[in-house]
Amino acid sequence: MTPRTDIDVRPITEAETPDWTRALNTGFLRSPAVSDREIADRGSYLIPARTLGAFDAGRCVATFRSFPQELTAVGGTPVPANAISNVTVTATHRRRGLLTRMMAADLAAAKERGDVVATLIAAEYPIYGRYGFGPATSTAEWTVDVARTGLDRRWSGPSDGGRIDLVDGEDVRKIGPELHERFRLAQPGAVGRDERWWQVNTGALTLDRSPWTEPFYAVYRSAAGEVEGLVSYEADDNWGDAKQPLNTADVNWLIAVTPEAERALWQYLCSIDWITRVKTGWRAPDDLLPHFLPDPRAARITTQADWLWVRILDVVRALEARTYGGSGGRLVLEVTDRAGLSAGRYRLEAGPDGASCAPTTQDAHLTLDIGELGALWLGDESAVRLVALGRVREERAGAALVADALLRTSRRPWCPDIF
Ligand SMILES: CC(=O)SCCNC(=O)CCNC(=O)[C@H](O)C(C)(C)COP(=O)(O)OP(=O)(O)OC[C@H]1O[C@@H](n2cnc3c(N)ncnc32)[C@H](O)[C@@H]1OP(=O)(O)O
Repeated sequence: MTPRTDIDVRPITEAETPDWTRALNTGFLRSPAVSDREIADRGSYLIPARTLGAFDAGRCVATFRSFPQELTAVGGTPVPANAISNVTVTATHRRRGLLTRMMAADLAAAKERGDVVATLIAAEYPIYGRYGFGPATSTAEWTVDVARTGLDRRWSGPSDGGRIDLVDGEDVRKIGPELHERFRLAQPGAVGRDERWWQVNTGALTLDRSPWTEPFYAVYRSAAGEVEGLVSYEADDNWGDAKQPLNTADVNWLIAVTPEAERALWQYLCSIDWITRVKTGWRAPDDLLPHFLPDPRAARITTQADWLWVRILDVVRALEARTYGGSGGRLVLEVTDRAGLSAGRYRLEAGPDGASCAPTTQDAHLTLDIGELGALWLGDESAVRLVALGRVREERAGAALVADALLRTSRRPWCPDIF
């Protein structure tokens, strides 16, 4: 269909927040009803200049917003990211280029501002590749059959001198942010959590659109008294015909900065009387959990999917921000980018003491699109695989193997958050 040029795409005004929110709810197939409380809440965090709407005869028919974020690169350096969320086009106006117009405006502004990457969690796989995004992390959810784990059901606490205590939401707001800062700076692919995240996820701020039920929180402290892990979980109320408890513990989130804390928290969840199943929530695809269990097959993957998508806006800074494998090496990349934001030929020199990257006229070793570079950047994808798929071209024999030795990581990147 021909793009409609009479539809205005622009940042919204404060007065347009209710109309924009109705369009957002409609696009996500939620009831369009908008309360005054919801408007007040949105007003507290929307950034007007980065909240876009499309208006047809004064009515909002598409929504899009971005906000500042930090994304941890391989090696632990956080880079400034343009996080994109709340993307909708009303069904009556789809496939006329409205998303394309909003995306173009937002990415140009992010590039201008100096953001290194743009990030998002894609509702559907086919939407964002065309804009230069690549799937950079993935996620898995396990369901653990507690009876089959082989864990000792008599277990009642860590044997390493650490301890587990139940805490409340107020405690979590005190200890959570610092623990999470330690966690996310050691976890490539993780993003920052702001104060609002902790308020919404501990019930200090409740939202009309997602009813709040207070969960359980358990904290792991090491023998030295250090907070090293935290979990939020809920339990259902399910009894079998023979009057046996068949309850499921549903993990909202679990973060840990040591494997000991991680092990102890999973074992705690599998040791709670009445709990016969533990649903892990969205974990890293190479999570340690199954192997904490004497029988790892007791943990069955029930969801597996791409998660964080990355769009590189500044190739030089993105490649210089991360560390590389082995003793380093050299790679010349010919990067295509149909939006014209990051195209060029770049020479990467990576060594144990850091990396440098600059435009070059030297012969390219690999030719790839900016989306493929986004998929490779956090170390999860393989250049050899992308060559096999015809999505990366080797200009020099063996270059994909060199790229994998440099770019791939021993642990996989992970973004535990949705935004
Ligand atoms: C980060 C987030 O917020 S994820 C949430 C994304 N939102 C949703 O999934 C809500 C429901 N869907 C929608 O609101 C809309 O369909 C959107 C936002 C996904 C797409 O908006 P549109 O204005 O229709 O996209 P637009 O017309 O700019 O499409 C550009 C191209 O992408 C393609 N495209 C867009 N959406 C999809 C899709 N869901 N699946 C496959 N292709 C798609 C179009 O066919 C078009 O291709 P073409 O240029 O070859 O013709």
